[in-house]
Amino acid sequence: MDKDCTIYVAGHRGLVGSALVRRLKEQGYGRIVHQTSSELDLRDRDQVERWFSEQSIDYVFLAAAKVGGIAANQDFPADFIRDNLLIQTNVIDAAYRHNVKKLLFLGSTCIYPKLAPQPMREQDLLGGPLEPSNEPYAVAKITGIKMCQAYNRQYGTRFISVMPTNLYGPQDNFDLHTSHVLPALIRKFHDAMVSNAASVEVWGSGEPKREFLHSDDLADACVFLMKNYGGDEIVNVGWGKDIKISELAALIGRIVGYEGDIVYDRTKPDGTPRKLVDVSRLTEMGWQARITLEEGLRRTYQDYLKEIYHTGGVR
Ligand SMILES: NC(=O)C1=CN([C@@H]2O[C@H](COP(=O)(O)OP(=O)(O)OC[C@H]3O[C@@H](n4cnc5c(N)ncnc54)[C@H](OP(=O)(O)O)[C@@H]3O)[C@@H](O)[C@H]2O)C=CC1
Ligand SMILES: C[C@H]1O[C@H](OP(=O)(O)OP(=O)(O)OC[C@H]2O[C@@H](n3cnc4c(=O)[nH]c(N)nc43)[C@H](O)[C@@H]2O)[C@@H](O)[C@@H](O)C1=O
Repeated sequence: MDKDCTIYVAGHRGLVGSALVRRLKEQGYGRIVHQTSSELDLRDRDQVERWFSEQSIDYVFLAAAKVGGIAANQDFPADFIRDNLLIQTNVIDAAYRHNVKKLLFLGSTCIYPKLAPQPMREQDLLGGPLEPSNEPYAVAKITGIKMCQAYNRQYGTRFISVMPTNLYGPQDNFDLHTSHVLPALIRKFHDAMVSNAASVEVWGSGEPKREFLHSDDLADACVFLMKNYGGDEIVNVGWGKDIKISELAALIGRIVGYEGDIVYDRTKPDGTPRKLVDVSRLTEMGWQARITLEEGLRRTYQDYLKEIYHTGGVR
């Protein structure tokens, strides 16, 4: 990627998109273009067509999507499959028709079978039934992967697909109904600490395990892959270790300084029991994550505090 190339970061205000913009700027890329969803609704083919005709885009990071935690996926399954299919189809097709040099599609590790052997390897894709709580979202993501591969085969494009594990960092969604577990627990423990509450409620049994990667590490991996990888195979990105939700809750409680009890609401779903990814493909290419969970959590909690105290709220 030449320093004067035009890079479109779709979803630049989100967790991943904002980290990508930070990383690209740090590396000296000066022509980064983007639009908010109200300026450019990527579900609308005509708007997408107009945007690609007006810009001369060389590279696309496709980080715009309908994203949410376990409850949002269960409550809005139609929105998750429709919006993601529309966004990714419109952007991938426009990138082909407007001769984009390379596109990076962001998938997710929920594409792997619910009971895939751990750690999950790239070749486990389509090896068994999916986790029901996020199946519509996962099916949209699998379609995005297959679309990139089909365009590469038929049209000779260079569209690559990256599968990140559960992410966290600045600009995350802290809404208690729609967020993922890590930002939800930061907010719950912080609120409980401030209000002196006797306990914090954690959903499910606390037994499922998840792997967490800081968005700055993911952005670094995506820029690395955009520069160094042109293959058809999907690539996992993760930290390499997972922890139980109960351990995560205890760690966040300690970082926030909350000393009350943790109670488990077993009426809420656990979701998939475990989803650790095998990162050997990426490690063999020479990339490794750097931000430990404890350091990343401390940074994220500081960012959260700055956000609520200086701007009056978080999304
Ligand atoms: N968060 C996670 O744990 C994981 C995320 N991923 C993937 O990474 C990618 C980015 O996720 P993340 O950053 O967490 O998500 P966020 O929800 O933080 O950001 C998504 C972005 O997408 C944009 N967007 C949504 N709908 C539209 C639309 N109709 N038109 C234009 N833009 C739209 C939003 O723009 P605006 O702000 O302008 O409304 C928003 O900034 C997604 O593909 C997701 O599936 C993969 C694994 C884990
Ligand atoms: C990234 C990934 O994210 C989603 O899958 P998920 O990992 O199951 O989602 P999650 O982060 O919401 O939950 C992880 C675990 O944590 C438990 N949990 C406890 N307490 C809270 C809580 O307060 N909020 C939330 N959200 N979860 C909680 C929760 O019950 C579950 O056992 C999908 O969008 C999927 O499609 C996807 O790609």
